[in-house]
Amino acid sequence: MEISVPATSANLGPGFDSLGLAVDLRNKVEFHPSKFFSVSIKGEGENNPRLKGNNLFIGIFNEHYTRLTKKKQNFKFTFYNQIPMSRGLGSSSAVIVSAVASAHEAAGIRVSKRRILNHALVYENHPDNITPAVMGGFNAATVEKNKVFSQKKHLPDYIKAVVIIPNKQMNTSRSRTVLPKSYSKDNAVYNLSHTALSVASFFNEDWEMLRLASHDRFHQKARMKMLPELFAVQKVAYESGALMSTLSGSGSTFFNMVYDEDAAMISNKLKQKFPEFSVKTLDFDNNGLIIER
Ligand SMILES: Nc1ncnc2c1ncn2[C@@H]1O[C@H](COP(=O)(O)OP(=O)(O)OP(=O)(O)O)[C@@H](O)[C@H]1O
Ligand SMILES: N[C@@H](CCO)C(=O)O
Repeated sequence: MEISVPATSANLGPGFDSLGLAVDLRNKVEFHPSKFFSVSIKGEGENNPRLKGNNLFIGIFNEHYTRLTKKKQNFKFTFYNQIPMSRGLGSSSAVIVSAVASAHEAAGIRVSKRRILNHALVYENHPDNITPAVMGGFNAATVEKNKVFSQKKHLPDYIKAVVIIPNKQMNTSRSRTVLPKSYSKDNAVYNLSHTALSVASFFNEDWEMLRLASHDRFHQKARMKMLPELFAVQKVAYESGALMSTLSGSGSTFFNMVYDEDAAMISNKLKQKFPEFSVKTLDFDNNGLIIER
């Protein structure tokens, strides 16, 4: 059994806790019943001893497997991780979604993606990362009565993501503590109108409009102050022709949307100016959660 989930970039500027999209960088897990419990990790986290035991995945997997089967069973898990942790690329969402889906598969219970998404919401109470992680593509999402309601837009392959990933980790719960406790009516209207315009631009494929529509007054500035080089990253990305340049999730990665034909040039500029950061050009992912039986 093999289950994989893509990385995601959430917020996309003004759409705090509501907009997100999936990129083609995946965490995969293989597992099968075994006499003894074991965890092996390849890729991101392979040198972190804390992940070899009762990590976020194992806790959620066990909770669901026990609930569904009323049985205890050991498994051998092998993780192939490509998503860097605590960098704003949805590593926790990928783990949560993959654990919920794996437990259902291990129990022999087939459920819809929507059901998996609603279970995932219990562990991450905003839907902007978990929705594209499950569904793929660009998603606008909200939560009502503990359920996610969302709309998906398939992303074409002539646009790419150029992500620039600093070494510095930014833990989401910490990164939420630096945000204002309340917003003025002017700023609320600013973000509301920019979010509405962003969603319409994605659905109408008006990528150029995103340069303006993706402006934000809710969270980026406060978070970018924790790593001030990010202001320069955004400036270089826009000067080089990025269609949008936003803090990815709660940071520290910066997400840039670019035309395919500009990707190499923009990526090279960012590499030259910020040699200490890692720059990756990625396709968008329209599949989300993939289960291979
Ligand atoms: N591959 C993994 N295996 C086990 N636990 C993981 C893995 N990846 C992430 N985690 C857990 O998720 C935490 C990171 O979650 P956090 O929300 O801070 O970052 P993120 O999800 O990468 O960023 P964002 O939500 O801004 O996109 C890690 O500290 C770890 O507990
Ligand atoms: N919307 C979330 C994304 C990170 O999980 C935030 O900005 O805190």
